[in-house]
Amino acid sequence: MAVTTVPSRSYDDDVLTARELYRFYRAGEEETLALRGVSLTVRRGETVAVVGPSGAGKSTLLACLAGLDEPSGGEVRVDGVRISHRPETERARLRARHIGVLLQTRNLLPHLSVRDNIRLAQRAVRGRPAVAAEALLEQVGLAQRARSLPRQLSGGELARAGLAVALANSPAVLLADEPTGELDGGTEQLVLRMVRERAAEGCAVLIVTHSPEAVRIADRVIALDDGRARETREASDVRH
Ligand SMILES: Nc1ncnc2c1ncn2[C@@H]1O[C@H](COP(=O)(O)OP(=O)(O)OP(=O)(O)O)[C@@H](O)[C@H]1O
Repeated sequence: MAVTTVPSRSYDDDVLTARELYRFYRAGEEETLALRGVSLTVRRGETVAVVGPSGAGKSTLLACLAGLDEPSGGEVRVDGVRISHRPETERARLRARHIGVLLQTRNLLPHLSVRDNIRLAQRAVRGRPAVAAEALLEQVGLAQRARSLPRQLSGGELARAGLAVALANSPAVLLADEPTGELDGGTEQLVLRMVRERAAEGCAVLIVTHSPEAVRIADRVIALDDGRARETREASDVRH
């Protein structure tokens, strides 16, 4: 008897998973439920854009996914390993090993050159051959600026240097908050092209963005509104 097998997606492909995330803030009398049960998955090689109006909970979500913040409820897993509900030092260790983070505030230490910022990020992960800092800087078009301090760089150069640091440890997951926010068209294209290249190499990418260009390159779009997530593809759903 012939047996037909239906190829099924392996759960190993689910590199980043969030299950029922809640984040409750209390500031004095003020209470905010910034995330209200957000579940999502980003698979190997996939680029997901998260969109939504101001205050929707996008940065809170990204911080919880990156282990920079702790959700009040729910769970985050990266490469099968739970990153939420752990001491901060353990979250930092897991983040350095598995996740590249590109934040609006940029991820560079001001007193270190661009090259030393990359090397510092690489020192946090042992036992993995590191890509040469010079090669990373070449990829983002900053080979000539290796010795520059962050304050000596333009906004576009800073964004590219931040990306080189985020990619320093060849992460399984790349999380970016408005990576193309204030960039000119050329730099935006370069950043998005690099993001696509990483996804093509198997990286799971999640971008919080208002940029139509970034939404266009995404495989899936998740609309966040008042702390709730919903999958969408409709341009009209993508409120800014
Ligand atoms: N540390 C905090 N303490 C108290 N409330 C907070 C804190 N951080 C965020 N919030 C609140 O949580 C909600 C979600 O904020 P968040 O920054 O995640 O939104 P956002 O979608 O990223 O907005 P924007 O697009 O304006 O950056 C907002 O109501 C915000 O005021």
